[in-house]
Amino acid sequence: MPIGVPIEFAGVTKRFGAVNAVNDLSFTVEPGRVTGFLGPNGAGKTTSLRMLLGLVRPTSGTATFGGVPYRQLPNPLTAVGAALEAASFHPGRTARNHLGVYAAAAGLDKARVDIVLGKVGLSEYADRRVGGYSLGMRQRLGLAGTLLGDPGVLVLDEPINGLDPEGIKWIRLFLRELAAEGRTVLVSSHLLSEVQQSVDDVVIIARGQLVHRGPLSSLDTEATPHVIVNSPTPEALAAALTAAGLSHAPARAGLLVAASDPAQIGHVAFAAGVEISVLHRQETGLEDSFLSLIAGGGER
Ligand SMILES: Nc1ncnc2c1ncn2[C@@H]1O[C@H](COP(=O)(O)OP(=O)(O)OP(=O)(O)O)[C@@H](O)[C@H]1O
Repeated sequence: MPIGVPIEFAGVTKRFGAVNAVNDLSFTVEPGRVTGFLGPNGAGKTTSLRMLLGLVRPTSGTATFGGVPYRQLPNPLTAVGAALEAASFHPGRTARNHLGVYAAAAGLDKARVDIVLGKVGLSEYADRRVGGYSLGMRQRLGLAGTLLGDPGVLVLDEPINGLDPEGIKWIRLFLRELAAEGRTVLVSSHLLSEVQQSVDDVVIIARGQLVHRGPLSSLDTEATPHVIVNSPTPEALAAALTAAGLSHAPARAGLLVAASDPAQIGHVAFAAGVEISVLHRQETGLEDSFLSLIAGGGER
């Protein structure tokens, strides 16, 4: 059984001319867990993963696997499985053929081909030409390729992008399984909702900088609480809130007030003689926290 090692980013910075693509990024990705590497398009995820895999040289800092840079791993294919962009396959080759070529080139046991095809659920299509595969089947084949060397670490860039609901369900379970086997699994995405059901931890970057890291549940405490309040006389309510120094904005169900305690808003309305028709705390979800985190963040 492969044992995962931690992935460590330590003060990693990458500048492309005047563009600070990644800025002093430090975090650790633990084995046995699925970690979502999240951020909006252009946040610096791909550049970070490319540095991790030795494809781009950092301006400063180090990104390592158990303390060893990718290029110094004695046997990289059996240590790290990586899929950086939608893999392109020769349409005339079968899946078995395709993986067989890779296995031979990497000096891996040919028996691994059937094992990984089975793991990704492609056994019965192994001898079909890849040209006839759906996008979901191609994604599975790409994953099969990353597993050929039975690596303890998996680095996958946007593996869920473009999958249909069935494919999404499958890959979520699959990622969980890989982590349960003790592997380190790092998965990038620009959508929290896409990976929310399969990740244990999140690392969130925006504008090249780390804005949050921790267990998925830690995002809950990041949410800014709000209260929704409404009145048959909304102008009077708005005036009372303003007079009490509470900022507010129009929302679908009334006014959205930046406050955590509905009782405080009820008191302000009561003291001003304003009748209220709606008063409740607005539950903020993980997605709200994620969006507010990536909307803030530092300058490049
Ligand atoms: N080779 C390069 N030369 C110049 N600028 C680059 C280069 N590669 C990336 N950048 C810039 O670095 C920033 C981060 O890009 P990167 O592709 O890493 O973001 P990302 O989070 O992966 O986004 P996406 O999900 O859209 O790929 C962007 O501003 C991008 O334009």
